[in-house]
Amino acid sequence: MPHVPTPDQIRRAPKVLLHDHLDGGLRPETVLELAEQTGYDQLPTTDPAGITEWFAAASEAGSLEEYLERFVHTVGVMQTAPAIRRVAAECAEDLAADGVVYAEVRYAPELSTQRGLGLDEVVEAIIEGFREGAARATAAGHRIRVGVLLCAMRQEDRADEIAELAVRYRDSGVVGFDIAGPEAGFPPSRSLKAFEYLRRENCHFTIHAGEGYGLPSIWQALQWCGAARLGHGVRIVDDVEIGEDGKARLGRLASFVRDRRIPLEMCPRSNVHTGTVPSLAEHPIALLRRLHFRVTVNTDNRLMSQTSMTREFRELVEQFEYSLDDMQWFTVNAMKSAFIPFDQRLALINEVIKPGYAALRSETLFGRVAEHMG
Ligand SMILES: O=c1[nH]cnc2c1ncn2[C@@H]1O[C@H](CO)[C@@H](O)[C@H]1O
Ligand SMILES: [Zn+2]
Repeated sequence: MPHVPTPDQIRRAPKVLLHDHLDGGLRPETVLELAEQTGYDQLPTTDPAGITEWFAAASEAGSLEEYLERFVHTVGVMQTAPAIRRVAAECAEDLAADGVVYAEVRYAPELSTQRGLGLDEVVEAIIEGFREGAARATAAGHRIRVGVLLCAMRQEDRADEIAELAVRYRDSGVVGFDIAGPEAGFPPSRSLKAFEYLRRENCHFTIHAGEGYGLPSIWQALQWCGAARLGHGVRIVDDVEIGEDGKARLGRLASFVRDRRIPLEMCPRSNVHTGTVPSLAEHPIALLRRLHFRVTVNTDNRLMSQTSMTREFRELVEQFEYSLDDMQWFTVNAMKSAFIPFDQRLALINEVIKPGYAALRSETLFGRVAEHMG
């Protein structure tokens, strides 16, 4: 019998997070305190419950564009180096407490230049914050490693500059590049020059594609731009047909994605909130997992989507009856797909992830024995 993990086991299980936005994961009380400290007076409310609710209303957005409107105030309080450092440190602490052992957290540095910070200063504050947060997490008994992904905003024209920034900081904590923001009307090929530059520089990148727009965006991300992973990539199911015999037939693009083991950074709750999928029960993750695509589970925006890695997995376990073995499969998929060097990924899989799941399975084993004896 496959073991259905308990909520507590899900929290303690080692987890790997590849898709999480720094400005999508602030603690609500931190938003309030930073607004006060930095003199940001645009918040819709200064009431702790009210502010949590305001961000959580993103769940009713129904479109990616409306969902993204909720970022104005997190970005609003991330305009000084100490504020960014604090947000990054708390992010590392929160992820570690949630059982995340490796995370790649992304942010668009150009968003934090409203009050005169330079791009380099923003990146340095993020890296410094993650270092502080990881150290505090270690002291609290949770080990985590955090890498940075630098995003360029698709609706702006700074991709070349941000790509250069990613290359410049690649030996100091930046592990890759991405483009984020509205997808419809801003195809990946718009930033083609930046991606060609990154390829020449042997630099890793992922691309948000197949969320706010369909197959043409995924196709461009992979075949024009050369993305190593897809942010979401959910709409690849548009290229999968289920026949009357119940068998799946993959189109050429879906086949390519599966054959090449392209990692899909799926964020189930966020996908429901942006209207990309109608409900968690109908999320393509179940089909894609069954068809052995390289699926990973992620949070996207912990504040706006009121989530955590534990919550995402808890809901998937409830919805699709996933076992500890399934959880381990998703987690190993994610670790294999990370942008850090191969030997380090392998070490995390063999020394941290597999032993972690084995320990949880053995708990169950002994628990069962105890039940029998009692
Ligand atoms: O799901 C998403 N799709 C596309 N862009 C996103 C998503 N979530 C957040 N951002 C965008 O990424 C920026 C940098 O972190 C955020 O400010 C937000 O505008
Ligand atoms: Zn995202």
